[in-house]
Amino acid sequence: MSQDAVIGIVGGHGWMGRSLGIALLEQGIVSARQLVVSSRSGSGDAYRDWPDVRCVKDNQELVDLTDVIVLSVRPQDLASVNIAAHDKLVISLLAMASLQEISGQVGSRRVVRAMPNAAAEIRRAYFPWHASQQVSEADRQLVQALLESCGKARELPTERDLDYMTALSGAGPAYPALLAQSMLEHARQMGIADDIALEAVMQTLVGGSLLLERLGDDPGDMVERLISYDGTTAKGLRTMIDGGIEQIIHRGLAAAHQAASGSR
Ligand SMILES: NC(=O)C1=CN([C@@H]2O[C@H](COP(=O)(O)OP(=O)(O)OC[C@H]3O[C@@H](n4cnc5c(N)ncnc54)[C@H](O)[C@@H]3O)[C@@H](O)[C@H]2O)C=CC1
Ligand SMILES: O=C(O)[C@@H]1CCC=N1
Repeated sequence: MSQDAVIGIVGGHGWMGRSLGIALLEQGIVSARQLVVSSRSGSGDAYRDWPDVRCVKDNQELVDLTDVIVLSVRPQDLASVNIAAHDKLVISLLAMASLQEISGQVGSRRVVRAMPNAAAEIRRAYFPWHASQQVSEADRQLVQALLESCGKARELPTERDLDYMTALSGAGPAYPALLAQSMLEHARQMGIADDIALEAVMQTLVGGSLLLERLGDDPGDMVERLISYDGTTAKGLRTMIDGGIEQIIHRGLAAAHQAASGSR
């Protein structure tokens, strides 16, 4: 779907900002003339294939040139953004910063909080979002279309849900990365050559995830199916379960959730 709005991305050369900007361009959701990006750190070369993308250093200039402003700076840099958005639609990708804080910082009541994850870079993100009451139905359709460029987008009914998703899906790609790191370390300790260990771990985690997706609704089915052999997998899984892996995962998610929610 192409659309008419001019989109500005504050922090558009960073990881999430450029993932969104490039996804929008590659899918023709915006033309190069409809994209403005700002960065403190200069222009970089992320948009070299689209010379008509406008790169600015002044965030207020970006606001004045655009209809929709995406904030994609780190939370600790929010105060430095320093813009008056005059009730333009603002989409914040920031973890931890509430609708109220964003609204106060940018001078708009039309605010959406959206939570990408690292897989936005390959357009496989889960991208939930939640909007303030002042966001219209037309705005909501536009937000959904913009975020879908990076994967699966989903409107959530409450801000509380979005805080939770920050921990679950926002941080989520880090969890299989931790599992991969741990499996790799064990394989190396067992004397498997580095390149073969890496190949085995990658193929297994990616292949296993794709299978899980194919099998559908209940990951527990795959666990049960493999445990039912009562062989090597059952031995490994039971040892992990008895050792408290579920509690450890829940504690990690709870800690990330608490960090995402702040004092809310
Ligand atoms: N990286 C991730 O996996 C995820 C990140 N997020 C959120 O996305 C936001 C952006 O994260 P990343 O892209 O990973 O960070 P990043 O550090 O890669 O990008 C941030 C960019 O903002 C620029 N910037 C900082 N202050 C600025 C200012 N005042 N004006 C203009 N540009 C400014 C920086 O120069 C940098 O290019 C964060 O708030 C984070 O909480 C959310 C979910 C996942
Ligand atoms: O770690 C963070 O705070 C951000 C939000 C989720 C992923 N990155």
